[in-house]
Amino acid sequence: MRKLPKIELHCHLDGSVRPQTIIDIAKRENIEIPSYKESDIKELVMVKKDCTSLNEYLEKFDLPNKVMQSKESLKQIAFELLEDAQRENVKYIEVRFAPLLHTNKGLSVEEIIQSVIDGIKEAQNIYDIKGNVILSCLRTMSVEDGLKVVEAGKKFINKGVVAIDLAGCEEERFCNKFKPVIDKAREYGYNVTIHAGEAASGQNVIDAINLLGAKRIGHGVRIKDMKEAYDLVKSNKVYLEMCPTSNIQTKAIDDFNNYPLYDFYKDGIYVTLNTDNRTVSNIDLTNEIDLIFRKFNINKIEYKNIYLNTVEATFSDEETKNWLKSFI
Ligand SMILES: O=c1[nH]cnc2c1ncn2[C@@H]1O[C@H](CO)[C@@H](O)[C@H]1O
Ligand SMILES: [Zn+2]
Repeated sequence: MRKLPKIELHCHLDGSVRPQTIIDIAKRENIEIPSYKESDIKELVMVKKDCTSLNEYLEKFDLPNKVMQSKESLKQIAFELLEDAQRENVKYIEVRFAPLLHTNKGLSVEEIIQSVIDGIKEAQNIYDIKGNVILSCLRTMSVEDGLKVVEAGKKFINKGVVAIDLAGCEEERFCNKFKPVIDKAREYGYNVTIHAGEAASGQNVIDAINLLGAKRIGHGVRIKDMKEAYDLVKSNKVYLEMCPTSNIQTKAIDDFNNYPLYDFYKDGIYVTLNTDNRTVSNIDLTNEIDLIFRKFNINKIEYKNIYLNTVEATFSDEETKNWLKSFI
C-alpha cells in the first residue's frame, strides 16, 4: 500500500503539522505551549477517541496555529507536509489552509500565501511530488473577511493557488451567506470546492453545487441520506473528497461498516480518498487506503480507476495530469 502511487486532494496544513515541529518552532520563536515533550504535544493535537462532533474536533487546531504565525514557520510546515507525503508515494497534493488564521503577528494575507507556496516549491525541487494550494475561508468569519482572502489570493491563481474552499463548523444552509465570496472567486478564476454534508445535511451539498458552483465537495457523506443531493452529485459528476477516519472521529458517519465510499463508487459517483488532517486524525493516506480497501475488498483495478478519476478531479494543469497518469 505504501508503494502505490497516490494523490491527495483534501489535506489541511494546520491539521498536519508534525508534533516535533510545533515544539521546534515554539522554542525558536519563544512561543509558549503547554509542554515541550513530543508525546504530550502529540496527545494534545490528536483528537480524542471519544470525540463527539466536528466542533470538538475543530478545537484541536488552536495549538498548531499558535506556531504558524511567521513566514519561516509556514514555509517549513508546508515543506514538511510534502516531505511526509512523498514518503508514502503521494505524487500530487492540494494543501489547504485558512490564511486569516495566520495574521496574529502581523503577516499580510499575501505574505502568508507566499510562504506556503515557497515551502511547497522547495519540496518540489527536492522530491518527486507536486503541490498546489487551496485557500479556505472559515464559515465563522464574515463575508468581508472571505472577500479579503479572495482578493489577496488573486495574483497567485494558477501560480500555486488553484481553488477556494469554505471550512470550519457546518450549520444548515450556510451557503447563501457566502455567495458573494464564491461568486467573486469564480469570476477571478478560482476553482471551487466546499466542505458540505459533513456535520449537516445533504441540503448543504445541493446548495454548494447549485448556489456556489462547487465542482468538488469536501466529505459529502451525508448525501447517502438524501436522494435529491445524491442524484445531483451523480448527475453533475461532482467529485467527493472523502476522509474516512476523520468522518468517524467527527461522527459524520457512525461506523466504518456503513462507510459509503465503496457503495458510491460502484454506483458511479466519483470518489477520492484523503486524510483531511494527518496529525489531528493521527493517520496518513496509506492508512486510509488500507482501511477502506480491506473493509470493502477493493481490488487493484478498482484502485486504478479511483486514481484515474482523482487525476481528473485535481485542479492542476494538463501537464501535471498527464504526468500523474504515467504512474499507474
Ligand atoms: O473536516 C473538517 N471540516 C471542516 N473544517 C475543517 C475540517 N478540518 C479542518 N477544518 C478547519 O479548516 C481550517 C483551515 O485548515 C482549520 O483550522 C479547521 O478549523
Ligand atoms: Zn477538511
